[in-house]
Amino acid sequence: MAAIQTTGLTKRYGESVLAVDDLDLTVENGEVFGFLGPNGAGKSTTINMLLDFVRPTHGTASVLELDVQADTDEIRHRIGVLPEGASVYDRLTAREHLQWVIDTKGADDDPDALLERVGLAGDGDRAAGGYSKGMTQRLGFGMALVGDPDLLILDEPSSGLDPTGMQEMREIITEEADRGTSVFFSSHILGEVEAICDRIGIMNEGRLVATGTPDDLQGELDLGAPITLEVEAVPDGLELERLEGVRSVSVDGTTITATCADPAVKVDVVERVASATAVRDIVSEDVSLEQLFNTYTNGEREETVPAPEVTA
Ligand SMILES: Nc1ncnc2c1ncn2[C@@H]1O[C@H](COP(=O)(O)OP(=O)(O)OP(=O)(O)O)[C@@H](O)[C@H]1O
Repeated sequence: MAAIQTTGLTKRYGESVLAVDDLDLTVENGEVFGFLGPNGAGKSTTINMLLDFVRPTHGTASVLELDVQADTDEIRHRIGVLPEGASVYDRLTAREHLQWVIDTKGADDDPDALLERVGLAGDGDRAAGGYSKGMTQRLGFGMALVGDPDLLILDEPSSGLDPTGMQEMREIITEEADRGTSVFFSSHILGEVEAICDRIGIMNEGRLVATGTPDDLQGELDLGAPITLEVEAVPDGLELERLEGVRSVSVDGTTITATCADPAVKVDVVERVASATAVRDIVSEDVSLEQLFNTYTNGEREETVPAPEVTA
């Protein structure tokens, strides 16, 4: 069963803005799916169409196998939503906000437990109008968790949170996923997506340019595995590029960097260098998601590698 499915989903604003362009996306039940993209990529517009806040120009969408336009009430009852820039009623306390959602959903959550969970235990009886941005975001997140939803849709959930708040939010998302909740969240924070998502989708200029696990996407791009060695002195005749699987080598002072076709080749590089000189330091990195993201969203992809199959 799909938690979210869109077919040809398209939103135009006037003649000139194509905010979402022919989006075919499937988020499977139980998945944590990160929806990545730079500003203006179309992430919020997609979420707003899933929630029926915005009507598509073309295409269809379902949430929990229900039609987003015909079955809005049932969908809202079964999902938890943190909208972009969640707003609060200034005069109501966090507890009153939570109680309101609990009553509306006919749920039986304990407001104190929710306040504790989102880190607002000491502030639950203060009027929300005096909350900081991060506290407001925590409250919005707590409201999304009411009623043990089948699906969480979170638009930039870490917006306004400090590093501790982001970490706590990630832990809660993981706990929810472990209980079987599907999670769909947008972000432009790559580390966040890499840390907790089963799959990611990258949006750029309204189009879904790639989907897959972070590992899949890295494999598809085949950007190579870099290794950097800091040595005593660069020996003559090293000829690292002659090692099988070494794609390129650069030397800067006493720093040697080799890009390998495969991480296993790094060992050969280290052995060859260590047999010729003293190695002081080794830095071995995987291709970061950031590099991946830039490759997909800067248009380099078309020039360097074939387009990966969009699996959604
Ligand atoms: N109500 C609207 N009227 C006109 N254009 C809009 C409207 N809402 C969004 N857009 C345009 O649609 C495009 C996609 O915007 P959207 O907010 O969906 O992007 P986003 O990926 O969520 O960006 P961000 O990360 O900045 O929130 C942008 O060009 C934006 O200016």
